[in-house]
Amino acid sequence: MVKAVVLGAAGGIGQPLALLLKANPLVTELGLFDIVNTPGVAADLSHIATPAKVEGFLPPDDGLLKALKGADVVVIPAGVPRKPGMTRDDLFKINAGIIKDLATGIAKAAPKALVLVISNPVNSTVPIVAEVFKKFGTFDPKRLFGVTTLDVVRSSTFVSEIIGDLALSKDVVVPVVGGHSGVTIVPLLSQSSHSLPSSVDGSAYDALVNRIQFGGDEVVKAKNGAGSATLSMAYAGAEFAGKVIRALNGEKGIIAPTYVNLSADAEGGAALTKELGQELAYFSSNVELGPGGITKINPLGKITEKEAELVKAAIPELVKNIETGVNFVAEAYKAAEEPRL
Ligand SMILES: NC(=O)C1=CN([C@@H]2O[C@H](COP(=O)(O)OP(=O)(O)OC[C@H]3O[C@@H](n4cnc5c(N)ncnc54)[C@H](O)[C@@H]3O)[C@@H](O)[C@H]2O)C=CC1
Ligand SMILES: O=C([O-])CC(=O)C(=O)O
Repeated sequence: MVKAVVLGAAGGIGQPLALLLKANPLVTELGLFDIVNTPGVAADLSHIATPAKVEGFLPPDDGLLKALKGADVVVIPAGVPRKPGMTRDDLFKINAGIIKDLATGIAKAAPKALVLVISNPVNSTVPIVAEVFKKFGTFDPKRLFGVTTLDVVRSSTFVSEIIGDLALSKDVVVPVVGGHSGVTIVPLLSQSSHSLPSSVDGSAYDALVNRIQFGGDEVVKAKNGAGSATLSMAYAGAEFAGKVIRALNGEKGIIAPTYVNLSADAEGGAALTKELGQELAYFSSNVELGPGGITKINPLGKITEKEAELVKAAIPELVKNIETGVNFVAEAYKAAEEPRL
């Protein structure tokens, strides 16, 4: 029995993500929350012949808390997407407040849920959720994930395109570490399950790394003002949520890159910090999943000199992004009364 909840369920990502979760046979209950349209989305999905019972909620009458009640897994794609010319950080002003409010709801109604954050800028929204949970005394770093799976999915696709066989893409695994924006996205191509042709060196290697780092911009540009990646993100979000749910159900040995608080695994976090050569509260690395969330944070392992340079370039940006998220919550609570359960 697994209850999954989508916050932002009527949006460009939210709707196809809700569809894919409804299609997941392990999901027995699906709660949908948004500020608009969730009754319609829920009614529509509820006719699909799969186990999940679907219910849609809107803000009035504590809709958020009702949607979250009993949640095992909460996925958050709520918030505004980019338009051409914007960076993910430009979304912070609007999305930070949305995420803070939703995290407050989770702290109150589903403090034990596994929380998967999609809303951008992920490098900062994940720390916001953590800081809100800390204020409520409900923070468990093992249960909080920034969803970076789209970078992994893109890497599998682009690498198999270069190999010349898209049918391979479902088997190609490339760890992507760091964070989820521009230079913080670091594909470890040397650890790809399928080797790249030897022609992919020098500028061809740089072009591939650049395409993975800025794949989001490719979609934003093509959509020409109508938003950013939604369908590929829903696919990626459902893939990651599916792994989390399988682990919740007791399946062992599931590993995926995700942006996490390094205190989730003291030993693994310390080893990773050593590899990075500096303290960072959050970083995306391969993580092993269990019924209670994160069981182990894996090290980067053997990387090339070029990859070490990419990791080095990611760190100052991550430090800044994390600080922005942490400071936002501190400021928000400064004037306000302390939160109460
Ligand atoms: N992590 C990743 O790899 C990716 C993240 N994203 C991010 O996901 C977010 C959503 O993108 P889209 O679905 O394309 O946007 P969208 O605008 O189509 O949908 C967002 C939904 O959030 C809802 N919403 C707004 N405020 C809310 C609140 N307080 N509570 C609940 N729902 C609320 C809106 O009503 C809307 O239905 C954006 O921030 C985007 O940048 C997008 C692609 C990839
Ligand atoms: O680029 C964006 O704004 C959306 C996103 O995170 C992605 O597609 O990776």
